Amino acid sequence: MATFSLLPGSVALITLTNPPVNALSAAVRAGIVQAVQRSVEDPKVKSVVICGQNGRFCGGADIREFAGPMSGPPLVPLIHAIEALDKPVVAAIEGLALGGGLELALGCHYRIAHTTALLGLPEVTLGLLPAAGGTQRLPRLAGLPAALDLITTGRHISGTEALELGIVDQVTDGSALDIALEFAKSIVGRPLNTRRLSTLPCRCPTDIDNLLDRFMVQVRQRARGALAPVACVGALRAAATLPYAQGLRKERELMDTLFNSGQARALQYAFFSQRVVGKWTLPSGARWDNTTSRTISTAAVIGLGTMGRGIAVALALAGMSVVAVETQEKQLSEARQMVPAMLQREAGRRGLDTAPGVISFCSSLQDVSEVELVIEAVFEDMALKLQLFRQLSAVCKPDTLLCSNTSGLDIDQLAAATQRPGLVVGMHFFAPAHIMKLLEVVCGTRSSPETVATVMQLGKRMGKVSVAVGNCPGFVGNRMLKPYTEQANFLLEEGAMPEQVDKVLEEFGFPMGVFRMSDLSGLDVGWRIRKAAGLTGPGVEPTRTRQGRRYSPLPDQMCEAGRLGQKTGRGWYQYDGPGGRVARSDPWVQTFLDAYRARHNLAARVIAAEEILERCLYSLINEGFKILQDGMAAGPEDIDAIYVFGYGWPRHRGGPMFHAGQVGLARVLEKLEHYQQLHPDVAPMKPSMLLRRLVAAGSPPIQKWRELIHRERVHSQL
Ligand SMILES: CCCCCCCCCCCCCC(=O)CC(=O)SCCNC(=O)CCNC(=O)[C@H](O)C(C)(C)COP(=O)(O)OP(=O)(O)OC[C@H]1O[C@@H](n2cnc3c(N)ncnc32)[C@H](O)[C@@H]1OP(=O)(O)O
Ligand SMILES: NC(=O)C1=CN([C@@H]2O[C@H](COP(=O)(O)OP(=O)(O)OC[C@H]3O[C@@H](n4cnc5c(N)ncnc54)[C@H](O)[C@@H]3O)[C@@H](O)[C@H]2O)C=CC1
Repeated sequence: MATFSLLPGSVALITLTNPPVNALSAAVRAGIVQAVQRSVEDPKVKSVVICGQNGRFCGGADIREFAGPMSGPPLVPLIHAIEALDKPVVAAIEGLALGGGLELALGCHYRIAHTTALLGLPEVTLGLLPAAGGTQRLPRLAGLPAALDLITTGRHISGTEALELGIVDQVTDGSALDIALEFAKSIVGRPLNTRRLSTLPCRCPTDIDNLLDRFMVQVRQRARGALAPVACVGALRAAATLPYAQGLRKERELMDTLFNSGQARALQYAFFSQRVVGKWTLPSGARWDNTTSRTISTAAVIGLGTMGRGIAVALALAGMSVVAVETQEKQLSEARQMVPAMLQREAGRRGLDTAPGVISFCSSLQDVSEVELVIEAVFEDMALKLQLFRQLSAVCKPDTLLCSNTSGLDIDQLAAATQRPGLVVGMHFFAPAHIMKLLEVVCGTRSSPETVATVMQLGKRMGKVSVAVGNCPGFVGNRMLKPYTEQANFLLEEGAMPEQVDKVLEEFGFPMGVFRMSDLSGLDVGWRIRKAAGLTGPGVEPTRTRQGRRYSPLPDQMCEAGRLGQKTGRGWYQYDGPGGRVARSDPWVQTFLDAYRARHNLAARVIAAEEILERCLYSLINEGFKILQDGMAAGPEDIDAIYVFGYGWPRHRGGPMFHAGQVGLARVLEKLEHYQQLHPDVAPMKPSMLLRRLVAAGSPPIQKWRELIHRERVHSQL
């Protein structure tokens, strides 16, 4: 709702009241309509201030309402009514003014903000555009270039930056509401014509077409198939070239198309998934809201290679005092040089003069004896990690948490090597660890709820999307990646080329196809794991079957030929030299594949894009269903958040499990059955029991899967 009060000095105060972010629900919009009406009719009211309860102006439309039929007074006429008032209206912006919240403020005649308030039009991140006049009023106020930037990225800006861009009239470090109330009294009777943004011309540079065309090219490149950013540019073109009323019609027309698109549904699902995963629950019944966490202020990182360096930076950025340990002298001295520079650069990027935490470097484990939490990031070698966990258990305080950044090794085995198995947990970061948003928190069978709560909380402080997952080989993300990459290799055996597979995946929206990605991270990473598993190496026959299943030795043979990817200048593609970044097709790969197929009597065939996409994605999705079935992820949102934030799954497609729902579960099942018939030796194609049960249950919407899984588990049918 929204409350109306008449304050001394003849100022009417309208307070938006809908915790926690005062979203513009139907009730709030109705409340504003009534309060505006009272302000018009009451002769005692000389000016109006609009604010939000609890120091938060407004978080925009109530996103939950988008799922059903819209009801209540619409926002556009409401904002017009405010703008048309002949009593001055001032927005007092504290906390946040986002989306419809900022559009409401743009309809006011003046805006006063706290310096730290967050302002923005993030609709594009929900697959929409600011359709309450935002695309038409903002360029009239801040100019077309600034509006293009803010509306196509959806980025939040501070009150201070909003002042620089002319979006607000004044900022304060004190109470924006107090200043707004005083200001409202002082402007009674001032003419308002120049303050009604819809009546002003758009502020454009001379060469509008050139600017818009350049922007459109950039936006299309960044969008990876997303519709909303492109529609935003269309609406801004209308603002720049048409009168306000026509521009507004165009804005609405574009919004209508976006509103009902699968992309908008996917992006809104992704918004809520990110929040759902914070509400973790363990099989024991321990949950985010019934478990206490400890606040960590000192931490150590062991091993300063690729991952350890980024993790140390991420901890220091979250305000921690970090001890960084490395045994190799060369690595240590390199880290001493590089890590402080990384820290400074990232702090600067986040608008900080200096990082809130500090990092000290050393080579002895004894120096970690006093810290509250240790993160191990040494080589992916179980024997080495076990030895380290034994040492840490002896050296550290008895209540220190011991965490491993392993990409897939058994957390229970590491825990068993210590005297404190309850304090052992996986913290699986993604490279580069100080930038990537995902953190898989791997809960071992003996990890205590308090340990999980502490690490989830720490992840949040580090700005990560932390997802609690179970302990199984590869955890969630890498476990699903295995059948996906395996499928891509099989496609090469059958006739595809790496660039063909990559093109299909990139057109789907991945930033990089599987082979380009493999070249980037290094083919030797998987090679080492496969050697350790006895799948390749001296004495293992180069056949296409291992342990009773179809196996492709192609990547092993690439490694044996010294083609490790970008680091060697040759992999599935060729590069200008070692460390080169620009991938070019390599005739060597064609010859290599031809010879391989000839050796194994494989006839190359033309493979359609549809088959490539279905085999890669559906084998990954099928593994996702198996993970849900095994209870290694609490719900589909957890898997989807992992894939969106850690593996470049296009956000406008929601995540793999959401995508399965969009395609239709029955169709995914039918396709898996079809490919399994063609390739009976490929185990990951065997449809999971959970997928079958969901289809049998009539393919319920994704929001119902958790409940069904729980029910079936209780009845032991999974
Ligand atoms: C053919 C039919 C065509 C129909 C066409 C219709 C045309 C209509 C024209 C007019 C349309 C007007 C459109 C409009 O107004 C567009 C919008 O405003 S879209 C919304 C824009 N706002 C946002 O994107 C903000 C989203 N929220 C956030 O970014 C963060 O939540 C925020 C920075 C505000 C706060 O962050 P933090 O403090 O970290 O809290 P949480 O994120 O954990 O949130 C707390 C809690 O609040 C819920 N929530 C947040 N924002 C909203 C929201 N806008 N609506 C609903 N709920 C919201 C969030 O989910 C959390 O709740 P949980 O229960 O914990 O999940
Ligand atoms: N590279 C990646 O993209 C990712 C790696 N991981 C995991 O992170 C861990 C580390 O991987 P990377 O950083 O890539 O390895 P890396 O090879 O770059 O670095 C490992 C570092 O550990 C040091 N080290 C080895 N034994 C040590 C000991 N006893 N004490 C102190 N330092 C020691 C080494 O000298 C080396 O500097 C592995 O478990 C890996 O699986 C997890 C996510 C992503």
